[in-house]
Amino acid sequence: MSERELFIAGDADDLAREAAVRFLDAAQKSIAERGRCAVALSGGSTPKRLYRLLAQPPYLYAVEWSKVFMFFADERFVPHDDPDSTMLLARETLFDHVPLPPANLFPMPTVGLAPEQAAAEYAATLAEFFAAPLPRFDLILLGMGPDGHTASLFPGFPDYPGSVAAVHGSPKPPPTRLTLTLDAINQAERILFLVTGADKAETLRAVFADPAPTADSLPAARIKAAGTAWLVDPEAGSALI
Ligand SMILES: O=C(O)[C@H](O)[C@@H](O)[C@H](O)[C@H](O)COP(=O)(O)O
Repeated sequence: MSERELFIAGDADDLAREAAVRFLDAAQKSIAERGRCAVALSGGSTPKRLYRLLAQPPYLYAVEWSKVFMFFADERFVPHDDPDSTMLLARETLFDHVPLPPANLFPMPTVGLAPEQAAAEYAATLAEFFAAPLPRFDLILLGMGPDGHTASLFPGFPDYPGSVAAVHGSPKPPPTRLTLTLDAINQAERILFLVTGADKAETLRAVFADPAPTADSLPAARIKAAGTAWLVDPEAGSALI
């Protein structure tokens, strides 16, 4: 397990600024190397500040949005106009405010098909885009719940095969979700965890105290892509200082 990189921000705004700088760096490097930057976004409350910041100068003008391709690390299995939808959250805070070509946006399908079919369809979309069975995202943005979940990979749930899974009975509502699998996430070039809130301090301590994660480890502890950085606010990082 490579050392986990930890950045303890001054506050939530400082965290969002650091994440935006790293987003820009990842985009510029992957566009220079591969001509494109494939990003997978997470939902929840923490990343909203980052998404809003990316839609403002200087990031708005510094990112080559025509070469950015937006995917999702997970999605709630609700219509894209449902208040719980991560696609709605990302559209309102980011996509509607940046010149991202519509063809560069790959929402997870959530209506008109069963969750398992939707997972298979998104897996096929990823396989076509990456020309490989598992996606190699240039950047994945992840959060972490107080229980140590990340994306929609929850403690006590099975390890899923393939690249995308349907999750039923999520302890975090809504109950049905789609998620990238652990194997898919761990292929990423870079992963940025954005974690805020005192209710995650003990879990974060447990993650950083787990140098050799096993199948019994917390899902967030099992994210081991080489370029993984944890950006946390002082409250979430209070047990690590
Ligand atoms: O769909 C979701 O809810 C997210 O993908 C989820 O994994 C989130 O990242 C964590 O629950 C942290 O959420 P907060 O950042 O809101 O604490």
